[in-house]
Amino acid sequence: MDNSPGFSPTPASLPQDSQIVEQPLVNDINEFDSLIMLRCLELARTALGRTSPNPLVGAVVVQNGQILGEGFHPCAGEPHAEVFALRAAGAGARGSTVYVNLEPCNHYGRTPPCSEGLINAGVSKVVVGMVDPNPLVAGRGIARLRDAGIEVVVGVEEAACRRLNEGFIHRILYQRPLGILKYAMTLDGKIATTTGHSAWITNKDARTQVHCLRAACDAVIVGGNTVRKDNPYLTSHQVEAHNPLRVVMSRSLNLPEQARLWDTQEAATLVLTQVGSSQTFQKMLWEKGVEVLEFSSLTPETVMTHLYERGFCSVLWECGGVLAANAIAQGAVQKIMAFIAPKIIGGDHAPTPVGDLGFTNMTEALTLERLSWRVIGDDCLVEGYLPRVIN
Ligand SMILES: Nc1nc(O)c(N)c(N[C@@H]2O[C@H](COP(=O)(O)O)[C@@H](O)[C@H]2O)n1
Ligand SMILES: [Zn+2]
Repeated sequence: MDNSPGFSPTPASLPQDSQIVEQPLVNDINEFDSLIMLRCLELARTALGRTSPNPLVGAVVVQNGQILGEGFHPCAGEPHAEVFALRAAGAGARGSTVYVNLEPCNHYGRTPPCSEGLINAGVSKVVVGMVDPNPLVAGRGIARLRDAGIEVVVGVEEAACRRLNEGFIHRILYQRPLGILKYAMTLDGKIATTTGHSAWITNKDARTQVHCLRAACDAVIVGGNTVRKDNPYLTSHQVEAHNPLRVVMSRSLNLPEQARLWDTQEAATLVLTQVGSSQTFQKMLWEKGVEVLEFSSLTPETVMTHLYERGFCSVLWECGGVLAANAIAQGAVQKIMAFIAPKIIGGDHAPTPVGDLGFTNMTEALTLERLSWRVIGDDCLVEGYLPRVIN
């Protein structure tokens, strides 16, 4: 069962490049629009994890039910999806309908406005998934197209479009990356035994899902305790091309000299520490290719500010309970992804996913919103968003 809003159905019946869409595939024009918009999202996902601070965008040019051109935005600084799709369609773009999951831009950023490109190409209609929340765009792209006499339809598969770019939207609205707290726990709420042993709580398929999640995020954060206890890789294990920046928060730098995270061949590592921590250890890390930054105040909030300034849209917290509680309390977490295994391990002192939040009364509980769940083999993934009251 999959009722998760985070996963759009794979459109198995989607038209391939330059393939005529047979009429029986669609009941009406809206269903056709949905089908092509889902194709835009699929194209957009090609660049998963690589577009920040820009969004994931795909575009499709259609003429008489035939796909003439497709494109996606590969990374910031490169042309936008619409440009690639128009290029692929060539002269056939005149009189066509262009589908795009995000409103075409209308400003000179790193690239020129797509609204002008669409007008110059002579397209007749543009179907847009969602309005761009970027204040530089925010409806101006749609208005520019309409002023030029182009028909514009807005909001096709809007929920799926918003889900795909939830990190970009959060970044634009709150000037911070979206914080996602992910943990794996047993049915009795433990993330390790009393000795700290945790390999493995969930099954292989659930762990593969975590690797996919890492590939979609810009950074993954752990604390020093996780490095000492688990010696993690924190990579996407090649499920996708992208690896997140691996971030370690450690005030003391009481960390092992040998750790998988210090091997930066496959993925980069950033260690964030407090001013005054061991210069010798910092030097050793730099020599291994690990970037080290000193903060006068190392907190989840200052770290998220730094990662925003680096251009990040989404950050995955894969830390232990103490750091997770601090991150929640400081508004550095908006989304929870809890993998739950049907296992009981007990233990009065076995660690739990979220440490002390200072709550004494059930009325203080943080009740997740927009809740969804799905079963992965024997395990279950529960996803939801923290109430905005603390964010
Ligand atoms: N509609 C659309 N398609 C794309 O492919 C895009 N990358 C965007 N991005 C919007 O434009 C801003 C970035 O502009 P530059 O790449 O710097 O020129 C980005 O913030 C989005 O608002 N839109
Ligand atoms: Zn653009």
